[in-house]
Amino acid sequence: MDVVLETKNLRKEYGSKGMTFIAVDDIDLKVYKGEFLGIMGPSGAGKTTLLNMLSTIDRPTSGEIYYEGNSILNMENKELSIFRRNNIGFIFQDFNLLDSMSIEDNMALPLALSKVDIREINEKIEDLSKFFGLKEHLKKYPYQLSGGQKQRVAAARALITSPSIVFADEPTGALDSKSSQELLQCLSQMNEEFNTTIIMVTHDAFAASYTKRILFIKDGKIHARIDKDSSRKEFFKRIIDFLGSMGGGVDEFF
Ligand SMILES: Nc1ncnc2c1ncn2[C@@H]1O[C@H](COP(=O)(O)OP(=O)(O)OP(=O)(O)O)[C@@H](O)[C@H]1O
Repeated sequence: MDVVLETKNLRKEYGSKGMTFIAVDDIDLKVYKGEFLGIMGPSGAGKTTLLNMLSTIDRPTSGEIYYEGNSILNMENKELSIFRRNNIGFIFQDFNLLDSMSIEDNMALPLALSKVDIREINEKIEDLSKFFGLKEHLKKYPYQLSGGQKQRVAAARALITSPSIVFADEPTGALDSKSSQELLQCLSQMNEEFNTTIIMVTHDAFAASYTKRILFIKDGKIHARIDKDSSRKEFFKRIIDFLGSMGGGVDEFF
């Protein structure tokens, strides 16, 4: 399998000399093309810090990050933002849609910024709005949509550049259970049909059961991993059992 993303001794420290706090502690990680990887762990474990470094939002204190074998940490800020725009998609807990723009303009934004031809943009909007069940909402504005619909717009926007990886930080955190389930099914389908690599941070064992592999982070380190090897229901049960078997119990993860 092709490795899309690799880290070596990835480390993030906060604070200054004498008073440093290690949020991510020398993590070595390989993510393969077409993976749907979940990241779980107690509050403060370093999940978001790790995700922000992997997605190039934040720079590590030390270590390396390679995308398809190329180090990204030597890139200048401008080069890095072009790289980010072309290769990475984001889905955030609070959707991050622009309220003053229609749904179709929100979806088109990453391509419009890259000055892509309008016909190509329209074709992509057509395909993605069909995939995410958003066709009848394209002319509306974010305030006219439910949370679940808004998050599907955010997912469509994340996919519009055909990125090599989509990062999702607690994408179901603000959704009710029905909308969560719909979004997770979309993410899962997007992973299966387009072979999109997805890395998702979640506290929720149900959401995590839609992934194919879970890394458990504790105190800035990879504490354990579980691979999905049977049905989603079975995987869900194993996740719950694992959380229960860890010191502190399941509650520590919520
Ligand atoms: N900018 C910062 N300055 C100082 N400390 C920080 C900063 N950002 C995060 N931290 C600390 O680093 C640790 C890891 O934070 P992080 O947000 O990555 O955890 P998390 O696992 O995502 O937690 P949660 O599940 O609560 O979102 C925490 O102890 C946090 O207080």
